[in-house]
Amino acid sequence: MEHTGSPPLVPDQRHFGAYQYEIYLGGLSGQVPPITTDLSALAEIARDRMEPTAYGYVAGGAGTGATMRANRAAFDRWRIVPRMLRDVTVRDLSRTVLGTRMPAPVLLAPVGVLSVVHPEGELAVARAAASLGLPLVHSTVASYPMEEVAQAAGDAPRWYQLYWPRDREVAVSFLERAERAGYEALVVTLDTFLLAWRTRDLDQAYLPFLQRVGLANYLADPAFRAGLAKPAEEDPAAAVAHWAAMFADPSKTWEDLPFLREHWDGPILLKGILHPDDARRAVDAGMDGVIVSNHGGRQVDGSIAALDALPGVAAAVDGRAAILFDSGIRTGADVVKALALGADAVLVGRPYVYGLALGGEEGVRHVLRCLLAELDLTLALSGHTTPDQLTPDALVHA
Ligand SMILES: Cc1cc2nc3c(=O)[nH]c(=O)nc-3n(C[C@H](O)[C@H](O)[C@H](O)COP(=O)(O)O)c2cc1C
Ligand SMILES: CCCCCCC(=O)C(=O)O
Repeated sequence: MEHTGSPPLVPDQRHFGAYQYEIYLGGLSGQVPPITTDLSALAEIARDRMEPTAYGYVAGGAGTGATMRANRAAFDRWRIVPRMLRDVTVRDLSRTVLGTRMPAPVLLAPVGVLSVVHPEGELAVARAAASLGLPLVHSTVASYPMEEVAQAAGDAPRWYQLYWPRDREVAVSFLERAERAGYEALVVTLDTFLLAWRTRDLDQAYLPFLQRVGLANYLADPAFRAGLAKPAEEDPAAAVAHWAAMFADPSKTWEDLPFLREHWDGPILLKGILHPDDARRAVDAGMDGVIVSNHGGRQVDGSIAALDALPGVAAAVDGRAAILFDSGIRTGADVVKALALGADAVLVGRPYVYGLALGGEEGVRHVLRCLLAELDLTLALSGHTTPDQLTPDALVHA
């Protein structure tokens, strides 16, 4: 049908769902989205366009991949029960989590070594997230130093993820640098003190860190450099060996947590919590939040699906700390389910990495806008206007 006069559908720019109309209206001038709007299909498209080693690293999980599959299966078992006639004209997805205001309860998960996917790596991701006001969580093993990523993020909120190094001086230095660079909250990842048995990477004999990708934050660090016998430029292999020796410390226990509080003034969240007792312990130890996560199925093959762990953790925490969730979020409907089961916000991981691989900064922005649009539309179509209205009653277990 030929289009004349004003557009048939007028987008409501107040809502993230307006992206839907932007895409349809683009069609009038022959434009289609650069990347699919079905975020669950991204991995398959990316597989054909990415370097096999980089794709294997991103897409892969631990062992047989059972945990990755379980993460998705858990989402499929919960169904949303839409409610009708509730006036959902005006919607507000914004939320404040541990002092950070976000336009929707969505953060970008910490993902390391992004330059294996795209040369602009975390810088492109930071620009895309900032353009939407979404907070990012900067990984310790990012391919760009935290100061450069902070600059790319500008005024947008940012959190810092720590891989807690064995070397105390380096840990303190990381935390001081993060605070100076304006990172507002600290995420301490507990589930990756050893690299799991990752068969895709093993089969390709590929580990980016051995090529010094992901070491930018260490090589830029005065405390790390002080521990090297020779400058990294002169002896790169020794620098990698030094990094591998101090990257993490499997002997850490709950008794070590006060160190974090001593050196970090802002909120602290523990990432990788799956057991209600661990959640309770985190709260008792004065932590401000937990992130229910199985690291996207990359660490323990056969682990509980992260979504299946969420209700138990929510009950244990009982409103005493913030609960964030990741591992398996692919669509706006997934976000609705996680919020209904007790998450204050979710982190999106692999989907934005595929967006980066397929379209750089613009690709990341497109993926995030699709997720937010679908979240907005799913929320409205199921009869809600704010994330606060989502409770377990919004779902049934199929
Ligand atoms: C390629 C890749 C690298 C990752 N790097 C980190 C990291 O540096 N620090 C961290 O805490 N989590 C890291 N994660 C885990 C994510 O933060 C998040 O828990 C996971 O991606 C969620 O699973 P999903 O992407 O399947 O939704 C990484 C995940 C991927 C896929
Ligand atoms: C010894 C390297 C640990 C992996 C760090 C990156 C990550 O979290 C992931 O690949 O997953």
